[in-house]
Amino acid sequence: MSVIAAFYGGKSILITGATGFMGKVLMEKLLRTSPDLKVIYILVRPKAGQSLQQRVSQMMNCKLFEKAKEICPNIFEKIRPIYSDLTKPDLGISKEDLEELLTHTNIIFHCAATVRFDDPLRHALQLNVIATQQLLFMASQMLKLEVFIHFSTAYSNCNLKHIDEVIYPCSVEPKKLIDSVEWLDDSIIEEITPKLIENRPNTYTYTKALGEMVVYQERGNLNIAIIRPSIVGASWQEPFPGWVDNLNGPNGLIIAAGKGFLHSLKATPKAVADVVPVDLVINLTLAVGWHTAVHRPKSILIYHCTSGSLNPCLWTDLGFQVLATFEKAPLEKAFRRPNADFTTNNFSTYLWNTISHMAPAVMYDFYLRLTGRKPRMAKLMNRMLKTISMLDYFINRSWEWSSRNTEMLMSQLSNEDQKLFDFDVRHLNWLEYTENYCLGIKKYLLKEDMAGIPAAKRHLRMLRNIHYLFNTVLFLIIWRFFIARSQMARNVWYFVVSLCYKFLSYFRASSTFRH
Ligand SMILES: CCCCCCCCCCCCCCCCCCCCCC(=O)SCCNC(=O)CCNC(=O)[C@H](O)C(C)(C)COP(=O)(O)OP(=O)(O)OC[C@H]1O[C@@H](n2cnc3c(N)ncnc32)[C@H](O)[C@@H]1OP(=O)(O)O
Ligand SMILES: NC(=O)C1=CN([C@@H]2O[C@H](COP(=O)(O)OP(=O)(O)OC[C@H]3O[C@@H](n4cnc5c(N)ncnc54)[C@H](OP(=O)(O)O)[C@@H]3O)[C@@H](O)[C@H]2O)C=CC1
Repeated sequence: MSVIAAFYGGKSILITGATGFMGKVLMEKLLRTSPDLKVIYILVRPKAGQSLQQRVSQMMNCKLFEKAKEICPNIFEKIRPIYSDLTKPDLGISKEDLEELLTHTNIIFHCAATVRFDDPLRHALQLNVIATQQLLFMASQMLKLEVFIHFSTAYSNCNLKHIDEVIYPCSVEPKKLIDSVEWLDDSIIEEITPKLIENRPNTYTYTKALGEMVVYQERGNLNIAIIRPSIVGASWQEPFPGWVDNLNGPNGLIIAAGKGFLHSLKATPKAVADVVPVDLVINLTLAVGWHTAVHRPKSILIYHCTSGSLNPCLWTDLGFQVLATFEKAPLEKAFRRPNADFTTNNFSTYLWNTISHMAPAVMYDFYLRLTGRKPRMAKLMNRMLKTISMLDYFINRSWEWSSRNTEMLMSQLSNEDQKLFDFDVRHLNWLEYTENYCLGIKKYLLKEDMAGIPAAKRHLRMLRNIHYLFNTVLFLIIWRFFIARSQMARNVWYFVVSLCYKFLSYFRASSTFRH
């Protein structure tokens, strides 16, 4: 029997951010490995016109929960949605719901956050710092709370090259910043943001660092641990390979590559693509929850969940495996054949962005206008280039993260738990994982049927022929232009034509001779 799975049996668990990518996988793993848990409280907000119940039932009916429903038939009874909005006082939770949470909650997993890179500081502070503060205050009043697990990111201190499993203080006290932001207007906040974030690329990583400081400062007697995953990708093994449900991290660019939008990407080819599968992160998380509750370490332990030091995969390897997979299993309705390469300097990046991204988009939009359709390609390309500019910081750098605590924890697991809650990234086969990642994006994110692969391949062959035809016509037009204007070009042209003629006549003569 798994010690970790048994630990979660009978427990009342609160998950914030349960409707998110990682929150869903956490919920699924808990329901599948500890079906005898008492209840999972999930904080949910109405979104896109859907009520709480509609969102939860839509979420529970997605493919991710199929296995869990087989093991835990009364799965819906185990889930207790609670209305919440992290931007509201007391997280928007009603008094009755709050009373229930304060009375029963044993374990908190705090996943909720804004993960956008371009959020204004005020909004990112609200979600990643103030909401965390409020949850900590709530936790301090809980009668049966055993452990509080906080999700940060391995990039919270990305302004450092080597990052230890410790909390690094930020230059500004979170409380002072929160008070100031209350009365500063948006334009001033926007102006001071670059100075505040201390060489970090965005407000996301900065507010995650501030969130860690708040967790430390307001820990009180709480039993807390912090998880710092790097770039969380599709599932590796559980509940099945390749599950992913958002455009964050590499996902958007992998789609852009598969659809033929992305033809060049500035990257440090030997830079490490520090991706970790979502199920591996969740296995670590559940192991940390168990270990922290049972062993109650004297101080807050930080657990890095990264791959670069133990089983590195380079951006070039990842990129070319992505292309190889889409060669075998192409995405449907591709704009061009997937074909991309890395650039390593700003000039070639600018050149290739112009030649292979913007120029084809402008020409295609021109064709759309000619055929009476609304142009959209240039807009899509600009959005992709904006996303790339946001991710550029992470693709062109490498970091070293220590993993002492994570390795210590691994040694504390029984053999059975090391299998059931495997977070040893050394077991990961990158080629197989990347292939499943791309197939997962095709099946679960883009909802494309694998039966459509032959048609998608035919579409790519058609695109290839159009590409060859276009290049031939372009060459002839340019060549014709030169021949009309240059004696040298004419001489070369006549020489080539006469050479071809001689070759053909010799070829015809030799074939006649043979007869
Ligand atoms: C050479 C070979 C190459 C071959 C193949 C190469 C493949 C391999 C290479 C891979 C290298 C990658 C490196 C990863 C590094 C990640 C570092 C993570 C750091 C740590 C991770 C964390 O600790 S935490 C997760 C990180 N946090 C995000 O990763 C959110 C980012 N993101 C945003 O911060 C906002 O997205 C941002 C961008 C502002 C736009 O913001 P924006 O306002 O312009 O756009 P919106 O987001 O509003 O989206 C408006 C519409 O664009 C659609 N869309 C949104 N994102 C899209 C996207 N990426 N690709 C396409 N489409 C996207 C969306 O579906 C909407 O579509 P619609 O309008 O129809 O609804
Ligand atoms: N994905 C990654 O690569 C990494 C993620 N992390 C961390 O892991 C955690 C989860 O990330 P991930 O699952 O990818 O993020 P998602 O964006 O997928 O999920 C974010 C969650 O937070 C909730 N949320 C956001 N804003 C609000 C709000 N105003 N009120 C209520 N709920 C809100 C979302 O709810 P809703 O569905 O209603 O929007 C969603 O459930 C985050 O703390 C992130 O920093 C760390 C490292 C890497």
